[in-house]
Amino acid sequence: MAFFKSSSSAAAVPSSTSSSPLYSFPTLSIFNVPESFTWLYTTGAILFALLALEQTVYRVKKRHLPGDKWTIPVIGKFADSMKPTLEGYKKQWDSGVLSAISVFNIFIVMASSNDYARKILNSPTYAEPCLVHSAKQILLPDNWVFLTGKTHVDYRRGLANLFTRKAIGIYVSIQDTITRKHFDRWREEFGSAPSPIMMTARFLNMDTSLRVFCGNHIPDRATREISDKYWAITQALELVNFPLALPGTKVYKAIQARKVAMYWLELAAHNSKIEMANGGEPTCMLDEWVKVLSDPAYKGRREFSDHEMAMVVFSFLFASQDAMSSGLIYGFQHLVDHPDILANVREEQARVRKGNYENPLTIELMDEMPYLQAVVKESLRVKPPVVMVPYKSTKAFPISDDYTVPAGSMLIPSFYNSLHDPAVYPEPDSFQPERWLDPKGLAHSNPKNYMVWGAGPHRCIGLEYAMMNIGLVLGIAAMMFDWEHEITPLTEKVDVIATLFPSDGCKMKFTPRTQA
Ligand code: HEM
Repeated sequence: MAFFKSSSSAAAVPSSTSSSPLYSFPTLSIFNVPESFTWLYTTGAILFALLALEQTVYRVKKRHLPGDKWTIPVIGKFADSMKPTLEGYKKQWDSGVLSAISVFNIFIVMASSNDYARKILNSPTYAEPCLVHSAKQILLPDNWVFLTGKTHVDYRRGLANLFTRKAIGIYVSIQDTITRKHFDRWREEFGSAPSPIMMTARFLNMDTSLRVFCGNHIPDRATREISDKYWAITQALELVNFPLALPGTKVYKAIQARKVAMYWLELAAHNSKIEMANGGEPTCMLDEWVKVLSDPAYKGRREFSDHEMAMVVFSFLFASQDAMSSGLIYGFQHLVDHPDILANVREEQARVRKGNYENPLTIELMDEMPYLQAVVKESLRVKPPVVMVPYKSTKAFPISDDYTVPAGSMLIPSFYNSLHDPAVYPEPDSFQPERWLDPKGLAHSNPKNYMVWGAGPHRCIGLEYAMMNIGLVLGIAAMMFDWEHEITPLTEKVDVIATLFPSDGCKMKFTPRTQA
């Protein structure tokens, strides 16, 4: 606008100067206009040059990859990244095994095939996780999840002690107690008419996770407070956020929520250390960790401040809360929409639990439920909670014979196409737990396709715990309630809120079962 105004002013230059033939060139006439107009011309010219440079850089980086020929100035595909849809992502993934976009001048390469996704995850010398753009602000930059190379491997080895079979055995009994406590409430909440289970299931997950991680080292009001505030963190998990965490922005609200969570988690670490020092038996993950650190046979680092322990626990919450909630909600939805499969689950529960449905589930009982395990595995395949993980290239990455990802790009391996490959999972969109029951079947013969947990050095550390928890909740609910699902026009539509959720929140009714 200002540029055009300046041009018309240039036409009104004094006659004494406009008579010179030189000044008939509009580009030179700017030297005759007042200083403020000169400034406008110069600014306009610089802006124009920057915008042209932006487009050139994008085109040079993108080369022949599928993707828009031009990027929207400055913001790129920011609007799309704020309201992502599964259809939108599928379109992008199907546009090519590698494809390009740009958001806020961050050049992004999407990889949709199994080979390329695995190559990125398994090339730590070229690419490392960068999580979503806001992750460092939310998790704190010195969180262990940002470590790379050997430092990451060593740190992670220490944390593996928290997911041994013995430790998971302790967690199962906590999961069982918390799940039943919540289901007593569900009787009232979901007893009369179907209502969305989404937020209630999220709270169940949060309560379970916090009790597994922190036991009774935090009060009940802490789990409620963290759970309420945590939604702000979920909402800030866009691929690329508004760059500044100004008050009112999603990232700002997420940072405030993290502060609340960290306060309670540090308190839990502190209390756990005191209890273990007084000879207490481990009843949660933090206790287990403190106990491992004090074991004379333990070889790793022993000193962890309350703050560092809290950051680790917070990283587990961050990695699990949305994914577990998504996995659980789709577990309910898949089962309730397939009554024959739900009947098979009940038959297995009846056989293994021998009518003792009030007795707590144990890891040994869970081992005897291959059908339930197949249900969980298949549900996570059909609707993978995590459809992609953002990485960044640390140097120029020759990913294929004819394309090198420029250094500093965001690289996003997607798991959806691997998990929906019809050559490995015939009728890939249909929910068929049976495909996991044949050890020689296609699904088992192609483990590389099952990318629900990622792959390589950053593969999910909590996967056994997660599988166990989803199975346990579904198994208990199957015997405790009759389930009904109100199908709505949005039931099959998928919202991408960090992970996948049914757009109607999955409206269900749970009626206590009179007979198993
Ligand atoms: C259904 C539930 C879950 C799903 C679908 C899931 C999926 C994933 C995926 C895809 C990754 C990235 C892997 C990669 O970059 O290759 C990941 C990483 C991770 N997950 Fe999970 N996860 C789940 C639950 C959990 C739970 C319950 C915990 C902890 C208790 C957890 C802790 C982590 C951590 C700490 C990482 C980062 C590991 C590292 O960088 O070394 N996750 N998860």
